[in-house]
Amino acid sequence: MMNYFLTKLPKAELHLHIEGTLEPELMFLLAQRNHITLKYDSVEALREAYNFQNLQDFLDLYYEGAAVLIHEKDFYDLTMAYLKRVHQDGTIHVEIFFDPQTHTHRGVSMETIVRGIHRALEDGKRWLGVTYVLIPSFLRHLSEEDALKTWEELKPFLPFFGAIGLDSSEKGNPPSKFKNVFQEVRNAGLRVVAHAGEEGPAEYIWDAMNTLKIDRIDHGNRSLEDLELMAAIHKADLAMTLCPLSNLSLKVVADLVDHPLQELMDRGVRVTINSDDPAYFGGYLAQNYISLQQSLQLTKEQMIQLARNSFDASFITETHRIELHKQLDNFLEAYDK
Ligand code: HPA
Ligand SMILES: [Zn+2]
Repeated sequence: MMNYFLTKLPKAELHLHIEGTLEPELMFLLAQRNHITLKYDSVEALREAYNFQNLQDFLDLYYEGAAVLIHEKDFYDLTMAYLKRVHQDGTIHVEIFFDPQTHTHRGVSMETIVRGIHRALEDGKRWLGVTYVLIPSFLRHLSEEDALKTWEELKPFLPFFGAIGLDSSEKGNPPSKFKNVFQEVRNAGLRVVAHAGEEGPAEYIWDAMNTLKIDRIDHGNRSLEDLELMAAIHKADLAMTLCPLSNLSLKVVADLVDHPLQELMDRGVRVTINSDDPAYFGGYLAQNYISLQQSLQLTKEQMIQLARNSFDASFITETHRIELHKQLDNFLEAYDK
């Protein structure tokens, strides 16, 4: 009963890497279409490799898999498959990342990537009613110089983007490494988000707030280690995009019953539930709601609050936000009848 409710509950996804939605079946199909030989000889063998000890283990496979994406249609098909999938699960708004450098470094043009993803998002909005914000992210294991070059390549497409993010290998790559490029991003009027406190220390969250002036924290799990930081997050009213099944898969938490969402919520942080890289971590957005609700024994009211948080933490206009809340109100009214 609760699971059906959580599946149909209108919600927004705010932390999703589109390359992380590449299901093994589509990876094989694209490999064949583009005459690429994969290291694995079957979908099953590939899935069996999805057994990660940490973030880097995952990233190695994730970048390898993304190499099947070559043409505009590949990016379109990837994005459309994701939208169709989450549309079935009550997802009415998505804010999705893509990693330009993962593709431009293989010779794929920025135009190919952006046009493919953007066209699918526009079609998804028209056909499925799922609205969107698109967020290119810099890879933090690469240099700031490379991010600055990528920023130049992104410039012709700025009207397509609602924010710029920072992801990839966190440890040893603090946000301040990207101080100058994010200064330019903010000067251009774009919002800023950064992965921080997933594997990296609480100091990286301070750094993302003070140096990059982020508008939202991606992950943020380790903020609980620093009570002054917690107070600062609260004061700045910064939302967090938590990813329960990702945290479990990458051993950021040993068990979902240990997940920090409940404590963060109790401390008044605007937390949201997200799927991160669902093709690799074993569950799309609704499954993250379901698994976390079961593990933490969250109430129906708390789950509704988490869906509302996802609208309140999104980068949309007030009119749009009111519209999303109204869809939730209508659902609740019909559901209770
Ligand atoms: O969870 C993540 N962390 C950092 N980089 C990533 N790129 C895709 N997913 C992630
Ligand atoms: Zn992520």
